[in-house]
Amino acid sequence: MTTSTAIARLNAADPDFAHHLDHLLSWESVSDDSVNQRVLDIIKAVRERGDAALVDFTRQFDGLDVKSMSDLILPRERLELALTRITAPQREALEVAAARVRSYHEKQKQDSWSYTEADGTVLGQKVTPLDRAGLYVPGGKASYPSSVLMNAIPAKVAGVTEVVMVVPTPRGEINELVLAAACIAGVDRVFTIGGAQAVAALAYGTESVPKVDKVVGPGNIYVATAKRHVFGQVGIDMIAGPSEILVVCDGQTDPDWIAMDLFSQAEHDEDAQAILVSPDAAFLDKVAASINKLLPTMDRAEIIAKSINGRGALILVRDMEQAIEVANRIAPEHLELSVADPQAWLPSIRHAGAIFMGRHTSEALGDYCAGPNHVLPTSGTARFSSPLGVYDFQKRSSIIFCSPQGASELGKTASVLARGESLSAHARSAEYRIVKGE
Ligand SMILES: NC(=O)c1ccc[n+]([C@@H]2O[C@H](COP(=O)([O-])OP(=O)(O)OC[C@H]3O[C@@H](n4cnc5c(N)ncnc54)[C@H](O)[C@@H]3O)[C@@H](O)[C@H]2O)c1
Ligand SMILES: N[C@H](CO)Cc1c[nH]c[nH+]1
Ligand SMILES: [Zn+2]
Repeated sequence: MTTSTAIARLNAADPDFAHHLDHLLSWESVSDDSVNQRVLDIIKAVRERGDAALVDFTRQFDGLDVKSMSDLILPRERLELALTRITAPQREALEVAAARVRSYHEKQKQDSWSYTEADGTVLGQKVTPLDRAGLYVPGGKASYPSSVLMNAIPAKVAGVTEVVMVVPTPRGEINELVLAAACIAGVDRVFTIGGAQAVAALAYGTESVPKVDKVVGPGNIYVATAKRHVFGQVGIDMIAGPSEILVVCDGQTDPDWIAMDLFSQAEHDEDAQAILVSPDAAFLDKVAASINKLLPTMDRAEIIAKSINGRGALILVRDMEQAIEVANRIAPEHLELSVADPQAWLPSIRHAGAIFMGRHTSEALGDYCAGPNHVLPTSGTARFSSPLGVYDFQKRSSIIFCSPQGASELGKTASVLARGESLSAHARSAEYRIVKGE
């Protein structure tokens, strides 16, 4: 068992720094060709063999002795039973978290809108919830009741008609908190399947699993790779793969706090990434010492050690300006600004899934109950993706309702442009509506 650390040390003044940083961040080191090929094979099998493939993969990857698909379906009554099996403090914590997540997400709901032009033409946008959403809740190395809330509550706030959840139950171990969270969040159907096979089932449908319109939620490298491959067949929210944390610290926070913040994401997965950037070399040494002191006390020391040794780093920068440059280059899932005046640096941050401001705001609070979503873009995709939100479960249709006068006026412009494109059917269609003599 490896539980000692040899975390990489990088210096931004090193001429090869950019190269070293690229290597550290590279997704390829996590998602190699063999993962890709395995995921493609799994998707193909689920498309061809439906439920039978799901049963086989669940036996193979989750170590479950299942005979048929009916063993992998949980009725709503089972979710209600779970609510009675958890402790009162657990139920209260789930309800507090759910209420906070709901009130934050209610602010994100978009409504239809329109405006009327002088000639009576109405233009607008109709906002519609998805008919059916598929939520991936991870469950391989840990159970995530919090991810149930983070996935399902925005879907429900958006008004999605049917919310289908998939969650693996390795070795048949069902987590009552996960099911209780599904009950509280109003999930409609639950299948105990996971990995690439669950994503494929939601995307293509099987005899038992309904095909959904969009697959959302985080997962390991197999899940993230499968989501990339099914995009287009269904919508996806983003690539939310192995967890990441980037802490920018001015050197004045307790080094034990920072070490534990790094561990908090490293403990998710060997592939998770935890990085500290600071202009204070002595502080980096103190955090390295805290890492070595605290690691043996951790329940998940082995996973943390692999993550920290394989993908972690302590980065020395010239000053805080350079620290922020590095943060923008990394575009992390979670960015902790563990500094005296985080507000002063916020305007310079351009790319991060979520920004945790100040020494007291540990990332863990955002994972559970602050209110914002914890399903966030990873592996640099915060450059173009956003946190999971109500908007992921809503889509928009444009509305154009021309008055006769509006159609006549617009027809003239459309005719000129259509003829410029040599599309005469377009031109004549518009021209029919031009009022004669105008
Ligand atoms: N970005 C976010 O918002 C967020 C939130 C929570 C968790 N996470 C991340 O989600 C991930 C959860 O990973 P996990 O493994 O615990 O659960 P998971 O549910 O994502 O993956 C478990 C499944 O992976 C599949 N699998 C495992 N080994 C396989 C193999 N060798 N070949 C094919 N398939 C295989 C199995 O089907 C198994 O059911 C972690 O990386 C964690 O950091 C991210
Ligand atoms: N940090 C994860 C997102 O990367 C979310 C989570 C759930 N539970 C604990 N943490
Ligand atoms: Zn976490």
